[in-house]
Amino acid sequence: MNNSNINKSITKKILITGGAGFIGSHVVRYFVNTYPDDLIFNLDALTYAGNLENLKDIQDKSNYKFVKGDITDEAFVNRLFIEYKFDSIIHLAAESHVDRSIKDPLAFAKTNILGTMVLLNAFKALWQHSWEGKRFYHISTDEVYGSLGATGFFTETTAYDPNSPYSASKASSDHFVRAYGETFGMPYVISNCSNNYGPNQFPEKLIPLFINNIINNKPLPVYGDGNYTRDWLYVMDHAVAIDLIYHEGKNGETYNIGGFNEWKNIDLVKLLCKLMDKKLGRAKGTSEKLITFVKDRPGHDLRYAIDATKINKELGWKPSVTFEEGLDKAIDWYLENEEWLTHVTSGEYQKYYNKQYGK
Ligand SMILES: Cc1cn([C@H]2C[C@H](O)[C@@H](COP(=O)(O)OP(=O)(O)O[C@H]3O[C@H](C)C(=O)[C@H](O)[C@H]3O)O2)c(=O)[nH]c1=O
Repeated sequence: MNNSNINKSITKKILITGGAGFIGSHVVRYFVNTYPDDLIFNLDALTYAGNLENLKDIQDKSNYKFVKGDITDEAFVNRLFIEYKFDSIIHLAAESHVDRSIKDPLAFAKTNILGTMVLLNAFKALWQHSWEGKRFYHISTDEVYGSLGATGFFTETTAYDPNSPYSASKASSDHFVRAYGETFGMPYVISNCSNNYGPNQFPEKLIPLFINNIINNKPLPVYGDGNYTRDWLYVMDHAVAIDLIYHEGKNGETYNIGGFNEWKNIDLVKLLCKLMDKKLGRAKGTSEKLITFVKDRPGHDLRYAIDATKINKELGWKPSVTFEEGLDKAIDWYLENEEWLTHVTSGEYQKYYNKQYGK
């Protein structure tokens, strides 16, 4: 496999998939602003979780182009690749919500596995005769490693052991990316990241859902006893890590990205309640009264924790904000953008969401 890195001084056509979604939109903005000489293409199907409002501030930049389309549409993807001849791909498009994967596993297999394969095939067809300077970067999740007990960390050599249909679909797409590297010599890199939070996250995930519910005085549904642990990372820190891995990471390698920032769900929810009471000028303890313990998620992974030593040592990355700072910024963003929250939880977005998943 070609082992060269991406040369920053040569103009590239970079395809970012899923760029209208939560993490994707932060990555697109970062690349468009940081690399004005590169052409950044954002391919997104604009499902319920993708929203071009997330990118209003960069939509007119000359090095940015949005393309609406579905990565599972093979004929369309092939045409697109032939037309634009992308040098590299940063692949974020995915169905990402674990609860929905339990309701509709096939949708996750389709987008996450089949969609990844369609992209791999289109990329292979373009460059298989000369991979020099090309790269397929697959953005993945720490959930592929399964669940930890009370101690220990996921490292890059931890065996895959996915438990949910979502994580099984991401594990499978990781394997396909590796297989294309081994079989066809495609230069690739994969990163597996912990839970992200920050602006523009669809309010189906824990933090934005609970912020939205607190604003609207709605119950906060904590699954099971709330003693499940996640490692939280501010989304901009993830975007910076992706930039570093894209440019400096070694082909054929995996990098784990995490915040060394573990929180039990119940402790995180209580912290969120405390901060929200303060921000909203409500009496201490008001939001905590909204906490409601509900039926557990089936197959709920007990604990995720990332050992981010490799990316720190090899690429010099570490999170730039503490959890307190990040959470404070995130809450402020949702409070300042209540219109965004209303928009994504009502009207067309909600109709689409309800029709598909009825939550
Ligand atoms: C939505 C919700 C969640 N939870 C619990 C379930 C989890 O233990 C924790 C976080 O749940 P969330 O669905 O926000 O995220 P994860 O299931 O950990 O997965 C997330 O982080 C990884 C890395 C990805 O790769 C996923 O794409 C991303 O969705 O809160 C509740 O208790 N109540 C709720 O209403």
